[in-house]
Amino acid sequence: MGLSAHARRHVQQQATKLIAERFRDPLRRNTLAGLLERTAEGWHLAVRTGEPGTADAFLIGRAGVFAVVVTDPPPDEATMRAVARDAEERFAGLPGPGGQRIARSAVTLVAIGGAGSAGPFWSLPAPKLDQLFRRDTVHLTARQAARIASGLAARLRGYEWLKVAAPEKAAGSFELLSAESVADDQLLAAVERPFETWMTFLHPDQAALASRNYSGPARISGPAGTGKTVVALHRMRHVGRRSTGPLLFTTFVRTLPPVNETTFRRLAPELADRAQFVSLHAWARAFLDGRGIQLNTNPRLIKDAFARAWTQHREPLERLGPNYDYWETEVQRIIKGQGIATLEKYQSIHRARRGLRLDRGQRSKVWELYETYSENLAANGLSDFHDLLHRASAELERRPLEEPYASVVVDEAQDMTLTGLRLLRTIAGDGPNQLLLVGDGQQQVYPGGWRLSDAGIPIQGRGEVLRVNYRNRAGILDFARRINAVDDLDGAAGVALRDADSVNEGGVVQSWTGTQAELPGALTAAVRELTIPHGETALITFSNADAELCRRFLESAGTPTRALERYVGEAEDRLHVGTVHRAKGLDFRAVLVVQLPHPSPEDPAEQEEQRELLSRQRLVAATRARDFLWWGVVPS
Ligand SMILES: Nc1ncnc2c1ncn2[C@@H]1O[C@H](COP(=O)(O)OP(=O)(O)OP(=O)(O)O)[C@@H](O)[C@H]1O
Repeated sequence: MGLSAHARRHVQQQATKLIAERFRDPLRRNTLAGLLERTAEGWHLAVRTGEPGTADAFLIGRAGVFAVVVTDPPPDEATMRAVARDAEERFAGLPGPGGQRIARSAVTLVAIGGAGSAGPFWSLPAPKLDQLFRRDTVHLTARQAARIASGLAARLRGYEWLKVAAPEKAAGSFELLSAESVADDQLLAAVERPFETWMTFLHPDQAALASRNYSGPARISGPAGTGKTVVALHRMRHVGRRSTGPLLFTTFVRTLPPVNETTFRRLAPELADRAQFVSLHAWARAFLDGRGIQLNTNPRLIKDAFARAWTQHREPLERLGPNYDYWETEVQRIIKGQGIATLEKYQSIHRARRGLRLDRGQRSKVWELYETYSENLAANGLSDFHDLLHRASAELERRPLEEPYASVVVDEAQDMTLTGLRLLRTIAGDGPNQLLLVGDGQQQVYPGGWRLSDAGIPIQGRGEVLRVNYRNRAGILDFARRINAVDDLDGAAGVALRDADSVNEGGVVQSWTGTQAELPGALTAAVRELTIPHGETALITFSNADAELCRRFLESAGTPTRALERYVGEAEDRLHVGTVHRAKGLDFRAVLVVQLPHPSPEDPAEQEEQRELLSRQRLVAATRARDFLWWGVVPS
């Protein structure tokens, strides 16, 4: 810490004296004095001097708002729930920046004293008090913290605001969280951006969804950057506080859950141990393992099983126009992804987002391909990813979870398959607040669409829409709005990105067009001119091969890179590179998008489908950028 030894002693003495005049119990004396010392660094502290029954203290600073109970042994859950209710009411609606309000779930509940309690609150042994002041959770400005404190003061009876100060001379030497020096700190400068305030403040629409009571499965949709994930995390904290079971946050992609886990640990340290962040496939595999069921899902062997089926059935299908990839997608995303078990069913479905119309005879040919593929899998003891999810559903129906989840959140639900959604419904059940689907049809980055209603999840009357974009500065949002991507997650036009409201001004977009030979030079120049740190920058492409190519360009020009797959949301110093599939759900201050030419299919229907898919992928790529977007295209 930045206080000189002399200043620290001075502050400690004052704090000890002020507390000793008011409290007798040694634990309370030590703990409250420890908190009081921090007021010399810009924190605000109110200690309870009146009737018991609520928090012993409220602590407010740049790392957030805390309701503190000091006791050994730790309090029981009922006591902390009462403290939570009281704190939520006291803070409710205090104003924040840009018409936002304090979220009910923003207050962190902390019990300080005895160790080892597992409840819906953070239990800290007294010697670990310092953890409250972690620098990675700083997200408010000193002024915002002061405004919250004064708003609370007007509502607080039976509490006394205490403050100590460092001796005059040392005042300029504070570093970490002192209001004066924080702006100079390189690392903390990043949090001066408006983006992180969501940990405390939410837009009223967001706040309402974070704490609304739903009698069954619910859904939050809305265009990119409107805070759907933020709301889902607040909601998880809200529900977690009012329940005891485990919490599950899952997505279709493997790379997103670890990033959200990092965020949630910062938002809700008290629930970190109860919350599981994992892709649905990893969940299913672990679940089946736990039941003693091991499936062979070797991707290479599965590819091979399909390739062999293809050689048998390719002729009639190739005559229809599209190539191998198209038919593999048809079998994987349409037949298996939607869990279609019979030819009759396949004959009758609407193949959303598949360009080529197929008549009954043609569908029979596809079905033959699917059947041979299934036989090849069975003959080799293989299960593909859809089989894995299907098997997990069957096993769950046979014997439900011993400890059901209190809440299951599905982020980026638009990319889940129907088989996946059905499994999620079986995991979560239809009970109140148990299943939340979060998604945006415009951002579907995998081919082969479906509608939410096809999953049979009853969300009638519990579908919510967010429309204020908090991520992209206006210039970037304007650029992204011009990308024409279709949304039919619900078969109806939802709120598209072009209708989203923007709140962050500024933003720079640079477009570049050139030949493939010119790309390395243009790209490295763009990186050289970046004013945003590389660790907060991502380069996004539309295929793995393109990502690898760009990564090599950057590395050979001396720019260290890291694969987006390995990003977990922590600060880094390398530029992240990966495909749009790995970038979805994330954001970076600067984004470079590189679009390279790819052979276009000859079949017009397939061409149209690919064009639509690329539009959605371009929209996802552009909306990952907060402040700066470089958009490089090598035309075909
Ligand atoms: N109330 C808020 N105040 C400040 N920043 C916010 C707020 N809500 C969201 N943000 C910021 O906006 C960005 C987008 O939030 P989030 O990722 O939750 O949006 P999303 O709707 O899930 O986006 P996408 O669909 O593109 O993945 C994040 O950087 C987040 O920090």
